[in-house]
Amino acid sequence: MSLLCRHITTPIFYPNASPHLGHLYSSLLADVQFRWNRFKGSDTKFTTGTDEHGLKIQQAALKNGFKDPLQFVDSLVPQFKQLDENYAINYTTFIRTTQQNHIDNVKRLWEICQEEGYIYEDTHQGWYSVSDETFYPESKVVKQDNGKYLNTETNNEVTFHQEINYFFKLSAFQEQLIDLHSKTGSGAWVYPESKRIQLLNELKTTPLQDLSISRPSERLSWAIPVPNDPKQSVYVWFDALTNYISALSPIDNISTNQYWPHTTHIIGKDIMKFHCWYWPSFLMAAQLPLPRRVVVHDHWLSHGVKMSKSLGNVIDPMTLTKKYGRDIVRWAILENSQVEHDNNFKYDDVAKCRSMFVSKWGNLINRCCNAKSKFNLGRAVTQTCQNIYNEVDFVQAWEAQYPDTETHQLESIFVQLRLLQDQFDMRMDYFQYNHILRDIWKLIDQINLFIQTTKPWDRILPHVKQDKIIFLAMDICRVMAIYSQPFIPQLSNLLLDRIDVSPENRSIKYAIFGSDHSYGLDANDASKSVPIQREVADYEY
Ligand SMILES: Nc1ncnc2c1ncn2[C@@H]1O[C@H](COP(=O)(O)OP(=O)(O)OP(=O)(O)O)[C@@H](O)[C@H]1O
Repeated sequence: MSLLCRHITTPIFYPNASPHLGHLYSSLLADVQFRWNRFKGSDTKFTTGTDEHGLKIQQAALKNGFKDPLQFVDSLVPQFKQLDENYAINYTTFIRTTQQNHIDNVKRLWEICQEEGYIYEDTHQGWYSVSDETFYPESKVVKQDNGKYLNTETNNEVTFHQEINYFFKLSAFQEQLIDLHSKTGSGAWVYPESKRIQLLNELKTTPLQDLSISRPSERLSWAIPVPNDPKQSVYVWFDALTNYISALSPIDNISTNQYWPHTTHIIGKDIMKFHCWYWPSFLMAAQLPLPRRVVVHDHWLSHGVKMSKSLGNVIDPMTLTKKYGRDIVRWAILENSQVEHDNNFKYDDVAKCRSMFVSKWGNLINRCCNAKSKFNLGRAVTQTCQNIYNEVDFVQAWEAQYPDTETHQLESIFVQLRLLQDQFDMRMDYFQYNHILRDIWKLIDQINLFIQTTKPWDRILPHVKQDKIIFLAMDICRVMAIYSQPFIPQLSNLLLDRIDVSPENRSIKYAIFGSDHSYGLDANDASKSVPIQREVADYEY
């Protein structure tokens, strides 16, 4: 059963340095999902933003010469917005955790959890990592030869701290979290399945500890003050996670918000426990409804290590788009990655992607719509569409007129098309974008092969047969370009412009073979621009 994603979110990013390929990846996964849902006609919102409080920001601001952390984040937030703009990340809400409506929501969520009896004050001591902004148990700490202590999971330095904190009774939610993560199939709360099992197994074997959710304000000044206790500041995750609600509504109205129950959070695996244990527990404590699901993706690596701002081992997406063009990078990243595996970035993949668009797809259109050739698509369409309303009619007509010639090839093209169409929605729902993009290439390859075999340019062929071949090639291109819109919003439309498809006929109901009888009349116009060239053109970023 298909899930309807009505609210898609990315993590809110930490503006302590410029964004990199990893941030773009979360945003791209979300953007495609958002565009696809809108394309299907569902009323969908898409939230992204920046997580602007915390010790790391406070320290980075000082290091960069800013007395006021807000000025520091103000100077970095535009880079995140620029990245979104350059990659056509079409969010509907950009939330900053320094916004007043969000601050009000965090305080309100705190108050409700406190009223419900899930927040208490106690002494806290343990191994604290400034970089991860979290305490770790003794078992996850090792001493180095240089006398420093490191966390075994993140390799970040930890130091021993003792202080008064507010605690959240996370331990009270162990059973409810086990129930939540025991749901399988279309009701599963976490995707992919491997992550759900990992979270569930850990919950079944390790008792949850209560969670420290405040820090003394003298140490953490750049944060939201705890309601009625300004000596304490709200822990960054309690603050950050609440953004997902602030983007939609005040806390007190979220139970009746129509988007919230259909929210899909897209996150990297580094923040899985915060989203899959802490977040549902905060919401359950406040008796608020949960989002629909969390989709966890693995990491982009650099020489085997997670690409990260702190390490600086990053690929700069701004440089990539200048060199290859926005939509090519979007497609290449999504074709060459899988959410459930770590991914290695290769420049060659992007270069190859551009060259495939030029030589396979662009060239196919150019061959069929060349003004000098006899391949007059307009004629092909107008003549053949009179009696071709669907693929069955097309194949039957072909078999009747040209028995035993290329029928097998033709049938396998339609089998591939049907497979792609039948699986499209499910693959989208499960973020298997790479399968979709590879299936599109398979079809384009099959069409190119069909053209090579049938040689519609051969003068001895009857016009009607030539027209049918051209029509088939262009109609598959049309349908593929319509399906490609969520992935390559600009290039897909250039491809459709090239074959003269009316802007009104690019919706999902036209993603069917033979469904558009009106396009192509001007496709042979010599002045029409080539959809994609070897070098990046001016219209691209
Ligand atoms: N290497 C990566 N691969 C995939 N996604 C990433 C990667 N790095 C960051 N992200 C995305 O950004 C989120 C974390 O954002 P954050 O700003 O903390 O990035 P970071 O580079 O890891 O920063 P820092 O080094 O400061 O911890 C992840 O959950 C994920 O959505």
